[in-house]
Amino acid sequence: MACGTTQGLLSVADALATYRRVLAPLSEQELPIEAALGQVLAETVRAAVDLPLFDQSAVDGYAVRSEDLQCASPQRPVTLTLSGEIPAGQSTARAVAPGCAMRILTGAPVPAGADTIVRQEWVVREGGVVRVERALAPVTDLRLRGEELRCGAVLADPGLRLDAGRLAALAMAGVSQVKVHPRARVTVLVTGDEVKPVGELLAPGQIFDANGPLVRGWLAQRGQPLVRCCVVADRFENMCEALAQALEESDAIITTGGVSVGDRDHVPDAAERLGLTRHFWKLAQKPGKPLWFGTGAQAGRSIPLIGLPGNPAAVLVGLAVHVAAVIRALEGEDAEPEWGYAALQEDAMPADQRDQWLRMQLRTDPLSGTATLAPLPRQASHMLSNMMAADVLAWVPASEEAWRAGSVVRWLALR
Ligand SMILES: Nc1nc2c(c(=O)[nH]1)N[C@H]1C(S)=C(S)[C@@H](COP(=O)(O)OP(=O)(O)OC[C@H]3O[C@@H](n4cnc5c(N)ncnc54)[C@H](O)[C@@H]3O)O[C@H]1N2
Ligand code: MOO
Repeated sequence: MACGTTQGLLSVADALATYRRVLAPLSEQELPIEAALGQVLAETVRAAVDLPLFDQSAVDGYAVRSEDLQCASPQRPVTLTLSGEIPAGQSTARAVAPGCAMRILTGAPVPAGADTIVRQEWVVREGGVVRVERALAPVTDLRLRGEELRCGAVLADPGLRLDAGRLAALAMAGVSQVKVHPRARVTVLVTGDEVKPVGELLAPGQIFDANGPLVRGWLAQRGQPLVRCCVVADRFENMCEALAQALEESDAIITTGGVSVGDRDHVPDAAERLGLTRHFWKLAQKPGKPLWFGTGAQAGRSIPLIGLPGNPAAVLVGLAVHVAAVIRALEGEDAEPEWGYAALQEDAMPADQRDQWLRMQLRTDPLSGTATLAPLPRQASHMLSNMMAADVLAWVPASEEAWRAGSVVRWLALR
């Protein structure tokens, strides 16, 4: 991982550390578990019950006393008298007496007296009796109370994002409410007088807006609440006005374009005018060098502004690497980026001292399981057409040992 500065530019690793250092999680709230889907736990969660809740049958069969079957064999089957039936969801106060069996279905509580279950495939039933031709150890096909979890056992730690499987695990353990950090509500400000929505007629010099669909789509794919997404004219006053409103309404602000050194690049100056604290501007990465990051104080909260460079590939990197990290910090998620690792198939020499983010194809050899990264053409910052073929965004550090073919580098999934 690159560290420190390259020609006055901050490293990607230091940018990621900055987000963790300066951002605090949004205040927690208590919610019913299903309303907490996609949110991050703000507390340690413990099982509210034993799991399983009671001794229960793992199969459809018969609840019996194993001692009754000690001598059972195909030559000397044991005949037991049927003395009841227990479907799942019901229980019986009656016990299984010696020489008796009770019909039991999967998940039903094991009646007193019985210590094992004989599955129905191993039994011949004739009217009111069952014939068993094999001996069974105690606790065969039986799920014991508390064998998975004891009431009070730690189920999850703070910082865990809840998905469907985790919600189900909470529900099974009797947990109905959890404290979570809310999702961050994001405002997106797209700059660029030259951009027009696709489908409209273009005047000479104009282009179709790619960053609007890119940022809105990326946020929507993650289920991120969007406060608003607006196009802001390339005028200082307009940017100040839009930022002031965004600071009042949002937990995080993303801008695209207008962060470089051009006459109409107003984001850094507008942020300064509104009193935001700048944490860095310009990173040793390509694409996305002039990325601007700062925070504004608003009613006791600290609102991050991530100023992404306007080139669409720089916006892609900004979202996948930087905005994702900012959102993780705001939402209290205790997780690293979801890095994968694979070897470069070809040299990926950088043009300068900046680390590169390259859109690549990930190929896995089905026999060896070895993953390699195959390069794609059209990698420049203003190009996105190779997204049709790209699987991952590979982080290729600028050092020679890292960009040579065969080097193992990190990647983030693009889909
Ligand atoms: N003299 C210098 N010029 C530039 C430098 C530099 O160091 N010195 N850095 C270059 C790098 S690297 C980048 S990245 C860009 C970033 O500039 P901005 O963030 O100010 O972005 P813009 O100038 O507004 O736009 C850049 C580029 O992207 C196109 N664009 C903008 N918005 C959209 C959109 N919504 N959809 C599609 N395309 C968009 C815009 O037309 C420009 O072509 O600065 C370099 N310049
Ligand atoms: O930092 Mo820029 O995105 O290389 O053109």
